[in-house]
Formats: sequence, structure tokens, C-alpha cells
Amino acid sequence: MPETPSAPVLLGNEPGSFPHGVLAERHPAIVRQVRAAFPYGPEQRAALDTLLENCAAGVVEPLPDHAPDRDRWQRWGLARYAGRSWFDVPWLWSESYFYRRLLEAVGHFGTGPWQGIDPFRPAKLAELDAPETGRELDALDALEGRPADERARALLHGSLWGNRADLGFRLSAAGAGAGPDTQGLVADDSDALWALLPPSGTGTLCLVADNAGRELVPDLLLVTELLAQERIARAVLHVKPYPYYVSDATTADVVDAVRRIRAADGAAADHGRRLWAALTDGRLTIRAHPFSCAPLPYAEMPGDLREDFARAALTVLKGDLNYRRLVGDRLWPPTTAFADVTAYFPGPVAALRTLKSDVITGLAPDTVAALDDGGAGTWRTGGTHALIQFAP
Ligand SMILES: O=P(O)(O)OC[C@H]1O[C@](O)(CO)[C@@H](O)[C@@H]1O
Repeated sequence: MPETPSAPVLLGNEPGSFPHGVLAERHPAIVRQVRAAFPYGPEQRAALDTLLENCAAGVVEPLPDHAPDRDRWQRWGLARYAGRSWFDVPWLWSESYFYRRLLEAVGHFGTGPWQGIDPFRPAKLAELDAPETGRELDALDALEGRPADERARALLHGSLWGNRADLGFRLSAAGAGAGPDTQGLVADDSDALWALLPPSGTGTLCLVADNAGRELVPDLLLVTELLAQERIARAVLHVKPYPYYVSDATTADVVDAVRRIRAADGAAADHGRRLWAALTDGRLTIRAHPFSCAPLPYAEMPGDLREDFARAALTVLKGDLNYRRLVGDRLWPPTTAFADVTAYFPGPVAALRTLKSDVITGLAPDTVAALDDGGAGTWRTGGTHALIQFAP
């Protein structure tokens, strides 16, 4: 970490700020969306209504005594934050805990009929069935016969821009897709990243996934291609142990995505077959570590996860939330060195992310000046810009 880690931790208590908008507007919209998407019974509907009221004006409430992860959440900050306003605790924490409360309300962790049901599944499945997903899979045909290096770079960019496809984000950024309004990269360390993945690689890639559907599909295509090109010998895909941030990928979402790719035509079907083989022969494994849903920065990761990342030739973290957790959810000066704020990470690490929150590091001063002068004023949060950053 830099010698003076003095950047302020983001809170949601400033009206008009991006974090405040997420807590005050997006979270209630998510509760209403979930309530409308399922024929929940009176108990779940009442609990959702209570959560709706609580989000707007209430304080953080403890988990029930019977909650299986109560002790873990107590350690993760609940003991400290219970009784305080959602808006006055770290934004990362209140967002994460909101999703935990939402799952509590719909009985996801209970013993009743809604146990294990993903309240975001309808939206995730709609994504996989969308014509855009089909078009993206069809586009693989055009890569056939291209040089290996070109294919790998194209799939890296597919995975990067796939991060725009985030369902929670689309609740407030109307119509966001990988559309024509996308701008260039604000940082691009991809050459250094490729240097770690030479064609005769024997190492492991850890890919810390973000969203299901239209982000996970290109993530899986990238992993398959890297295995096929023997740039890596194995891959570990880190997913969430339970539904989170609307569209974050769980193991069930991986299965859906793999089946979707395998059912496609043309080159995509070959990817699907290779992907299936890699999963079944153990070259690609899935890990759903509890810390993947923790309301904490990766600097506080537990020892077993640290060992996983330490063993990898490269860890790639996808998406905005993982970036916030990687660099700490702080308002760093944008020119703060990425390598400094990730120095604690136990191995080489790369971030692939479209910009959807105020957190940013590792930019050149002239890049910051050009972005600030650019007029739109939303380059940090609008999802129009992206980055590939790497630290050895
Ligand atoms: O899916 P991603 O790229 O992690 O983005 C989710 C993002 O949603 C937000 O919580 C709210 O926009 C972001 O700040 C967050 O990082």
C-alpha cells in the first residue's frame, strides 16, 4: 500500500453523490423488481416491504439468530454497524449487506420452499436467451482462422466490454449495452498481461468472475481459448456462493452459460465442447468462496483465498465491484499508482473493468485532464470507459 493510505473511504451519505443514489434509488428499485418477478407469499412480500421502508429511512438491523452466516457477518462488521444508518457506514458494506437482507426477506437462506431460489434468475436467463447473446456467439465464426494472438486479444476485449452487461447498472443507466457510445480504454496494460501468458504456459489462471449472462459467456470463451492455446494449463473460476449485486455469477449461472454456449452453432459449439471437457477433466474448476460476497476489500482476504491467488500465474479480477474491493473502496487521486494500492496482493494481478463508480487509480495525468475536460462529467460512473490494469 502507499505510505499514506489517506484517501477517504466512500460513504453513501452525501445527497447527489453516486453512492447516495445507489442506496436511495437503486436499492428500492431492486426490491420492487424482485417483488414483481415472483409469486412470493404474504410472508416474503411483507418482509420485502419492510426492507423497502428500512432502506430509505432506517438503520442497519442485525441478522436473525438462526441465520447460518450470522457469526461471519458479525465479524465482517455487523457487530459495529448494526443500529447505524445505511448511509453512514462504508458504501461497500451497506451495498453488500443490502443483498444479504434481500435474500433474507425472500427466504433464500430459510428452510421453506423458497430456500436457494435466486431472485435474480429470471433476468439472468433472459440475458442468455437474448438475441444479442446469440449474435456475440455467432461473431466467433469470424475469428476462425485468425492468428492465435489476435483471437486471444479479441476475446480479452470481449470479456472486458462484457462487463458493461450488468443488470443492476442498467436499472439506472438506461439501455447500457456494449453500444456505440463506448469510449476507449483509459489505461491499457495488456502487453504486460500477455507477457505472463506465453503460448507454452504451465501455470494457473484465476479468473474472479463478475456478472452472469452476457459477461460470463465471454469470460468462459476467453478461458477456453487460453486453455486451447496452452497459454495456461489450468483455470480457476471464482464465482459467488449466493446471488449478489443482482447479476453476479453463481455456480448455477456458470452451468446455464456453459449449456448456452454448447447449444450454439458454428465455432461457438466447439468452444462449448472444449469448455465442457475442461470442466469435466478438472482443467477448469469453480470456486465459490464465502469471501467473494464479503463487504470488505481484498486486502482483508482470508489465508486460504490468499494461497489460491498466490499459486496462480495470474489473477484477473473482472468488473467494477471487484476493482473497488481490489484497490480499496476509496476516493484515491486518480493518478495513484495501481501497483501501490495492490501491493498487498499475493501474486500478479490484473483488473478488467468498465468504469461504473468513482473509484479509480493508475491513470496518467494527461488522461485525467482529458477525461475531466471531456464535458460529459460521467466518465467515472457511466460505463462508457474501460481499463486493463496490471501489477506484477
Ligand atoms: O457488475 P460490476 O461491474 O461489478 O458493477 C457493479 C456496480 O454496481 C454498483 O454497485 C453500483 O453502480 C457499482 O458501484 C458497482 O461497483
